[in-house]
Amino acid sequence: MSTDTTAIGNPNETTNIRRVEPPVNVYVRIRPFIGDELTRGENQNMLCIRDERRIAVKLYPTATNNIRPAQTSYNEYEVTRIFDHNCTQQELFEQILEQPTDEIFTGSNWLLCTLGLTNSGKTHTMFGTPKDPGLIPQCLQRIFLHVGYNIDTKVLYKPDGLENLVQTNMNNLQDEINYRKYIFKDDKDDHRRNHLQNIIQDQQSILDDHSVEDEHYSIWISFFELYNESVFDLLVKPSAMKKRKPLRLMQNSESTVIKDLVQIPVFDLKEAEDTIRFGYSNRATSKTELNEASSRSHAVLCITLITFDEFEEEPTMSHMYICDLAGNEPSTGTGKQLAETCNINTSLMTFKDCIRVLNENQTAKKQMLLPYRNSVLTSIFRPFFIGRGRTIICCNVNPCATFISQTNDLLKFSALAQKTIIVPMEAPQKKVVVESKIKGPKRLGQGVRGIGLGKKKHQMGDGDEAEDQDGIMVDESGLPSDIQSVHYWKYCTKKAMELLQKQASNRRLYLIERHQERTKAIEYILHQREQIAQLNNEKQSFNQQIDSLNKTIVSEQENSKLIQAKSNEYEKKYNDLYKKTQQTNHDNDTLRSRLKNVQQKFDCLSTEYNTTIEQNRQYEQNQFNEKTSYNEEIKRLKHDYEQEKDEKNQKDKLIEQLNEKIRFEQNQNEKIQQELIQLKQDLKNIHSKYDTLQVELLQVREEKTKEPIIIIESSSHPPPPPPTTAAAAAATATTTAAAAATTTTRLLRSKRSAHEEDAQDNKKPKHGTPDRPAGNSGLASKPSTRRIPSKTNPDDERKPTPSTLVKDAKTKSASILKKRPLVPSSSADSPMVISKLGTEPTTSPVDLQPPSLVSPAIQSTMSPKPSAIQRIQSFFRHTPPSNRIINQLKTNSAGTACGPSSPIKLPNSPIVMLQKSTLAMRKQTPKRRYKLRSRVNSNQ
Ligand SMILES: Nc1ncnc2c1ncn2[C@@H]1O[C@H](COP(=O)(O)OP(=O)(O)OP(=O)(O)O)[C@@H](O)[C@H]1O
Repeated sequence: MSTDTTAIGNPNETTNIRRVEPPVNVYVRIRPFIGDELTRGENQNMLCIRDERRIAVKLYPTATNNIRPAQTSYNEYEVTRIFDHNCTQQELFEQILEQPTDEIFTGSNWLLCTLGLTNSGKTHTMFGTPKDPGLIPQCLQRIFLHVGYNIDTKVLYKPDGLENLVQTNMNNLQDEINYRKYIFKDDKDDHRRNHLQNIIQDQQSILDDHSVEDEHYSIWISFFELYNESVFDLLVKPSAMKKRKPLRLMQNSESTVIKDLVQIPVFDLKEAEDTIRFGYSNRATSKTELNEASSRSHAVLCITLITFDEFEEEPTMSHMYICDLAGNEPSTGTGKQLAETCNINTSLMTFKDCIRVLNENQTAKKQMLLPYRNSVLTSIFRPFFIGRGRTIICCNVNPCATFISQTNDLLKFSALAQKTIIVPMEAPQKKVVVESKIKGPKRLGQGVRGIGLGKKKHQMGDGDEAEDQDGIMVDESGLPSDIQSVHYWKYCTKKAMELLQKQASNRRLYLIERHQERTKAIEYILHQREQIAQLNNEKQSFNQQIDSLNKTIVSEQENSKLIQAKSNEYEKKYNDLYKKTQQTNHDNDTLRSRLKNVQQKFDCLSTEYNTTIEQNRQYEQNQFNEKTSYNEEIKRLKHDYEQEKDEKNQKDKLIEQLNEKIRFEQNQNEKIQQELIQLKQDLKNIHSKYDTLQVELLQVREEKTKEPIIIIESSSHPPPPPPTTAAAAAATATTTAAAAATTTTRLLRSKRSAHEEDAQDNKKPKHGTPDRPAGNSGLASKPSTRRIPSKTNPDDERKPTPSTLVKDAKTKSASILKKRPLVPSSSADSPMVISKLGTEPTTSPVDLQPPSLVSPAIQSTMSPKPSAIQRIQSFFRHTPPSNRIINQLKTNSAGTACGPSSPIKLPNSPIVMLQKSTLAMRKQTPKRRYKLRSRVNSNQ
């Protein structure tokens, strides 16, 4: 750094020379969230690390604080270095304490203290855990690393306060021997407990032979706490802890001495750690709201390093104060805890005030006195405030949002302290107090041993003081002229001393350089040691690997033999397989040729398949076209169907109309029927008249011809054919008499022919007989075998029978009906055949005049209603002889056959289609005729 200087006030209380020196080192360490802090929502990102030197604190507006802006703001602070929650203890030591630890070997004093709220990690930072040691263990480790084997095993000096050293002897080390006994009482082999004692005993035997050839170090540890503004030693006996008394502070102008503070020498790291552990167990801690083991005191560890070597006229002494301050906390407790809290806060506030005053003295050029007397803590630290040592402040930060206000205050103080420069002061001359009057070892502190005059000078001094008092003769340069005089030699000695001091100063510089080189060498050696350790580890791992590889090789050799055996087997198998392969190759060739053929076939089939596919496609296309055409056809048919449906509906309507007309015609027919009934009545009258006339005619014949008349034979003759016309019917009626005249001759002929027919009938096969049931042979139903009387027997046409007579009468009535105009003349031109009563016109064809109201168009397409036609037809049907005639015949003449015995159909009964076979059944067989003749004769 620069060496510019400025004068400032009193050097005792304030720095009187302001140099541009490095300021106080202020570090900020943020601990991670622990416990249930995250679940409590304490992580609200209130702290923002800008870079490794700057940190910002987020501040929310509060109702009570009008100074703060209404919106969220950040307060930014700058410190020496910021460590976030990821920082390890090792990194922290390297950044904070490694260099100061090295510098105590050059005579520097250092103070490291932690500041922060309670539960912010101060104790953790200082002591750490066995697995993760804090700054104190690492610092000790570093010190003992430097010391190495150059530990002062003779314990020649012991510290007396911050500045003074005391030569050791058997008497003034007794306390330390006792301390070590109870501190290391757990040591099993008593080595530590008796170590210091043995050293002292050894010293007695080698006092005269002692010589110092190199640097030697002795390390002393003291550990005390400031509890309720009192200093308590932490290295006292546990039994004395309850009634321990506070230690007194003794101050002079340069330093503060704690009276009767226990200081024990330690010879290795283990002893140092055990000593600190012992003291830590005596520390006052208790459970608070915020910390399970909260420090209720400020714990101060003082590590004193005494260095001496053959060139040093006096041994040097340096200190490392490491202070774990109690946490700043709100004054919420009661009683003892409240008192503790108040004292803690007071001492911390005084500490901060001292820093502030220092800062203000620098910045505002004031000369305020430091308020270090306000607390014991600052009284002890006073040497560091006046530049007798360097100060490091480690601010531990609790990241919880709850304490953001206190954290902000702490960081504000940290930033202020970081700007404060404490100018180092020249260390005062160290005093080495020789307490022992007994013959002791040759001490470096007695100096000038190398010159060999010290003793002599000391011995001589006492006697020559008188001569100094007497006058001294000196020359112009001040050199005593009498070389034999004591003054001359004193003068020479003084000059030699000055010369030696200069040489010692140069030597010191040389030693500092050498020390630095040695430090580097030690680091190099440590590095080499690490590398050697690594190499050893690697070597061990390699050896293990070699062993495992050897085992592997052995096993591989065994495997190799097995593999060789298997190889032979495989070779045989290979040969077999080779043969099989040859065979397989041959088979493969065959298969290839087959495959080729198959491939060709496959190609053909593929071609066919493609052709088929194409045909299918065409077929599908045709199908599609046909389907389309069918659909069109269906559409067309549907259309036609609709049309026909319409036409049918129209026709249904026409049928309705025709039905209407038919009903009209039926009415007409009913009228005609009534007329017909009337006509029948007339016909009945005619019949009665006819019957009467016939009876009369028979009587007349009887009278005229005296020979008996065989009327029975007339029944054997079929009736004459029906007159086709009305005129013929009339002629038949009028010629009845003439026909009767010829009856006799016809009867004779008929009789003969009847005999002949009987003979023929007997000869004919049975199937030709109509009287026999059809079940004989089934041939009776054949029309060709039936005998039609009108054609087969011409005699029947000439001989009138009652049935023929009735037919004739019907014929007459039909002719009358025909003659009667039933309908208007306009409809007479369109005759219509309604039905036929047989397959042959000779039976009884009936022609019916069509209804007069039927239009020609309808007649051509439609047929009349069958029921109506049947009713009409029934009027013109063959009517069997009435019962009246038969009764008349029965009553009048016996054995007169009057017509067939077929069922009588009434006019209103349904039309019965008389078949030709029915007529044939009514034909008069010779037997029937014989029976009829017999009946007539019997009647007669
Ligand atoms: N860097 C860290 N990493 C992990 N845990 C930590 C760290 N710092 C602190 N802690 C934990 O936080 C808790 C409080 O730490 P510590 O007791 O050191 O706080 P303190 O500031 O010393 O409190 P007080 O002032 O009340 O003594 C301990 O449980 C400790 O293990």
